[in-house]
Amino acid sequence: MSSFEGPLLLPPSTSTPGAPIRLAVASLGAIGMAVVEAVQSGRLPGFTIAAVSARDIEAARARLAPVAPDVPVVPIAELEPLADIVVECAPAALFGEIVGPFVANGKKAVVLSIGALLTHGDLIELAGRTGGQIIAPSGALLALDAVTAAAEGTIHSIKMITRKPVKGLLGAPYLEENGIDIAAATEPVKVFSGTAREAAKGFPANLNVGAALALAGVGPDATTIEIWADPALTRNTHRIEVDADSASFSMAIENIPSENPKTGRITALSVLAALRKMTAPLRVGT
Ligand SMILES: NC(=O)C1=CN([C@@H]2O[C@H](COP(=O)(O)OP(=O)(O)OC[C@H]3O[C@@H](n4cnc5c(N)ncnc54)[C@H](OP(=O)(O)O)[C@@H]3O)[C@@H](O)[C@H]2O)C=CC1
Ligand SMILES: O=C([O-])CC(=O)C(=O)O
Repeated sequence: MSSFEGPLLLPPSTSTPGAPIRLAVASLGAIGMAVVEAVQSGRLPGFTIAAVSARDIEAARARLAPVAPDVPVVPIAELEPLADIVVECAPAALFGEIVGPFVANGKKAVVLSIGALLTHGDLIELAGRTGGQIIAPSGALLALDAVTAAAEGTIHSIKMITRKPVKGLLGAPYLEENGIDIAAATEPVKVFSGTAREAAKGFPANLNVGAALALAGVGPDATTIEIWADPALTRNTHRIEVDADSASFSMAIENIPSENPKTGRITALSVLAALRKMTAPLRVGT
C-alpha cells in the first residue's frame, strides 16, 4: 500500500505547447545523475531538467554544479508543481512519496524502483482514474517487448536466472534475514529461488528486473526467480526463459555495473530511450 495520501483527481496540468517537457529527477544517484548529464548535454531534444530532489541538498547542488548549476534542488514534496514528468530513481522506500503527486495530477512517472510497484497497486489504480501513467522502462533487462507480446496470448512458464558479483548483492535483506554470508564466497552460490514477489521483498535494491519481468508477463506469483552470487563475475547477468503458445525464447544480458555496483549502466540509457519514444515520430519495439 502506498504511503502517498495527497490530493486526488485534480485536473491534469498542461505545459505550454511547443515548450520543452519538464523533467523532475528523484534522486541524484547513478541513474539520476546520468539522466541529468544526458539531458543537459542536449542528447534528448525537447526535454529539460526542471528540478531534482536529493537526501543531501547541499551535496546534490555541488554534484550538479559542473553540469546543471541552475537546476533547483528541492525536497521531494516540492517536485510535482515544477515538472510534467518525474523520473523516479531513488531508494524504493520513497516510491509513493515521489510518484504519488505526479499520478494524482494526471502526470507521468518513469519508474526504476519497479519492485515497489508490487506493493503500490493503488498508484496504478490512481493513474487509471486521473489519466496519469506509470512507465516502467526495460531498465537493466531485455526482452520485455517479446514478453508483453507473448502475454497477449498464453505464457506457460517464465523464469529468470540472475547472477551477480558478490558486491552487487551485499546488504540485501533476504541474505541478512537468512544468515547467508556471501562475502567470502570463492565459488558461485545459489542464494535464492522463489517467486518474483518474494525476490522483490528480499532484494529491493538488487532485483527490480524480476518485478519488471513479472509485470510484463504473468505476474509476481507465477514468475520464478533464481539468484546466484558469483565471485568470478564482473557483470550483473540476467537470463530469462519463456515458454508460451506463441513462441519459446531465452535471452541473456550481461550488464556492466555503473558507479553503483548493483545497477547496470544500461539502466539510465533505457530511461533516455523511454523518454525519447514519448515524443518520437517513429517508435520501434512495443
Ligand atoms: N528497473 C531497473 O532495471 C533498475 C532499477 N534500479 C533501481 O533504481 C533506483 C535508483 O538506482 P541507482 O541510481 O543505482 O541508486 P543510487 O544508490 O546510486 O542512488 C540513489 C539516490 O537516492 C538518494 N537518496 C537516499 N535516500 C534519500 C532520501 N531519503 N531522499 C532523497 N534521496 C535519497 C541517494 O542519496 P545518497 O547518495 O546521499 O545516499 C542517491 O543519490 C533504485 O531503487 C534501484 O534499485 C537500479 C537498476 C536497475
Ligand atoms: O534489477 C536491478 O535492480 C538491477 C540489476 O539487476 C542490474 O542493473 O543488472
